[in-house]
Amino acid sequence: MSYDADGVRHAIRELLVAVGEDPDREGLRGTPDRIARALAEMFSGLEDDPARHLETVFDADHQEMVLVRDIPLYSVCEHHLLPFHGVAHVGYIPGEDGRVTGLSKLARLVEGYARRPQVQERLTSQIADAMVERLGVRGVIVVIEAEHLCMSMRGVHKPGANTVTSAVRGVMHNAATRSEAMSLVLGRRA
Ligand SMILES: Nc1nc2c(ncn2[C@@H]2O[C@H](COP(=O)(O)OP(=O)(O)OP(=O)(O)O)[C@@H](O)[C@H]2O)c(=O)[nH]1
Ligand SMILES: [Zn+2]
Repeated sequence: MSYDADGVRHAIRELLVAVGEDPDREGLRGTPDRIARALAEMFSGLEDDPARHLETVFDADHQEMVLVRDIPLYSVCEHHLLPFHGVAHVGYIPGEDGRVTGLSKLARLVEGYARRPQVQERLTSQIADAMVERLGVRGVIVVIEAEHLCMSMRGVHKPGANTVTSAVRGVMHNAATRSEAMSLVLGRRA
């Protein structure tokens, strides 16, 4: 299925009516169109294969850890269509050929999977699986720390509650390797 901007505009207009608003009042007149444009961006990952970014590789002859931490993350929870936001940390041990990908590609990978209706657990695993399947890494750890607005501004009302998820693959299961990765992730808080 592809993105249907007309369908979104129509649905938002209906939504405004259904919540008791007047979609023709001045402040709301452009809202269906603005939301259609905003959602096209926020859900652009649905029509994308984010792992394609990992096709950019370099022969760095590096067989030890590469970790990018504090990648800013904005996604949308699929249960309430409210944002969750925080940071992602992606650390990996390259394959035996020593090839690495561009550092920005890790952030693009995170962003691509984040731009879909998501749950944090699936987002975390999709990033880790792409690193194994498309980059052929020997091991990877992905840690995401995020605040879900559905838990802050409504419902249970717990602003500041931080959800931490991790996905570990391959040699990153090794206790020493994983602890090196975690100390790099936590380093900034020391
Ligand atoms: N595991 C997981 N749960 C999530 C995520 N985002 C939102 N949720 C939860 O999805 C659940 C949906 O629960 P429901 O009982 O169906 O919905 P609800 O009545 O709106 O629940 P409350 O949020 O507790 O008011 C809530 O517990 C949310 O906190 C996520 O990324 N992962
Ligand atoms: Zn939610």
